[in-house]
Amino acid sequence: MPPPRGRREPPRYAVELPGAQLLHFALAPPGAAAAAAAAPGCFPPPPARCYSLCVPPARGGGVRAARLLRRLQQRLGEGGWAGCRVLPLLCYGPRRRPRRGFLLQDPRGAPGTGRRLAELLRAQAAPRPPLAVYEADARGALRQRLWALAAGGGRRLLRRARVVAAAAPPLHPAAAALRGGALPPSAPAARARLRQCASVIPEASAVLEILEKCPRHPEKGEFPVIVVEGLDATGKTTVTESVKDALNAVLLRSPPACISQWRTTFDNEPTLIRRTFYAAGNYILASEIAKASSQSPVIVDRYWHSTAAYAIATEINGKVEDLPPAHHEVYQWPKDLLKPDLVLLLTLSPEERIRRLQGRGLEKTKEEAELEANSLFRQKVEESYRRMVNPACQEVDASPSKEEVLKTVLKVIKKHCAL
Ligand SMILES: Nc1ncnc2c1ncn2[C@@H]1O[C@H](COP(=O)(O)OP(=O)(O)OP(=O)(O)O)[C@@H](O)[C@H]1O
Ligand SMILES: Nc1ccn([C@H]2C[C@H](O)[C@@H](COP(=O)(O)O)O2)c(=O)n1
Repeated sequence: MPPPRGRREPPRYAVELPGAQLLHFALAPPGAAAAAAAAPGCFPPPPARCYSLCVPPARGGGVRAARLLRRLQQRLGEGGWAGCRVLPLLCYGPRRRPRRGFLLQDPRGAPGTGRRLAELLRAQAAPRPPLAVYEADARGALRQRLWALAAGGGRRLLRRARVVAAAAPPLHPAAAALRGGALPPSAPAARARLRQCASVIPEASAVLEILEKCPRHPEKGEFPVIVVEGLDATGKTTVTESVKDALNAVLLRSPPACISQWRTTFDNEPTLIRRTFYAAGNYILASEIAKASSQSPVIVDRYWHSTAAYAIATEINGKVEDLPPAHHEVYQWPKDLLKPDLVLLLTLSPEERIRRLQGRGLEKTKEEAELEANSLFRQKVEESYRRMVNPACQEVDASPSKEEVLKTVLKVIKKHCAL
């Protein structure tokens, strides 16, 4: 039965354990049968103690929330929290926008841990997220107490509820918030978020200025536009440069050269802000594609499919099975972005990809390092690419020699595009 009008169902939570296993728990509604209470396995028994924090997106978007959460996580990673474990947490519910946060497990149940967490929170500018503290009662049932922390040192109890295990929802709870959240769906959304960032990241104003100068609805010229996608080191640079020579095409890259000097700045920001940069880059690139495709074929090294696939794989913690199902709206091309004629997806075995990465010996971005370390993440990126539609990716096996791969790529292009 849905909760009475005006009253929201108590929140649910998904905590990510090592090995990408998701554990769901919920707060029992007041008066619910005690038999339903069974704490999930992410709460070790006393003396261990757990705390959690979820950062609500403030009015006007998630820029502040994303930066606050990252600041807190950095402080927890700085040491001095001996033996404590921080696990990613998502708070969700049917009428709630998912909130990101973390669950902190203190195996020793040291009394100072909660105090230090509270101090850390009080040091943040208002509005501060409340702190949840988990404790077993005399009968062994687990309870959550939610505290609002005042800057001066006081605290106020907001809620006290029993913690019960919950079943996994049919769709990963973060999937609902991908559109309009981690995946800016449109140029107006990217512009709005860049505006929100401008006061804290001066480079956002510079990107916005360039984006504002681009035509709102750039149209493709008569020549074909071919995009090459794939994980890093699958051969996109090699293929796009050879195709450029073979077809006398213009080669463009995403993010485009006019904003790439600010890439490192945005790569060091929380994912929500980083994705805004790449999304804005795609819209800027679209106007370059429009212009170039009126003169000659255009070959593009990464475009929207990259932004979407990496964002989906980052936001959906868990395994490949936790990705939104095929045909979900997150795999659809944005309505307001210039569409290419053909998208090729270069694929390689993980072993050969690592060999090529090592052979190249370049400095890795954080995400590339994660790709290498985290095969689950790589699988989620590649599977997201495969689920993209309208246009879908045409997969090309990139394991043969450079010459063979180029031959195959040119064959696919000739089959799909009028040259
Ligand atoms: N078919 C191939 N056989 C063997 N080596 C290859 C082949 N294609 C590319 N390489 C080599 O693999 C490495 C990675 O290729 P490349 O730089 O083209 O990949 P990329 O997809 O553009 O990577 P990134 O996305 O990280 O820029 C390079 O050293 C390149 O010379
Ligand atoms: N259109 C784009 C282009 C790139 N990205 C992101 C995805 C990865 O984090 C990284 C890979 O780029 P590369 O190292 O191959 O230049 O950049 C994106 O999200 N959207």
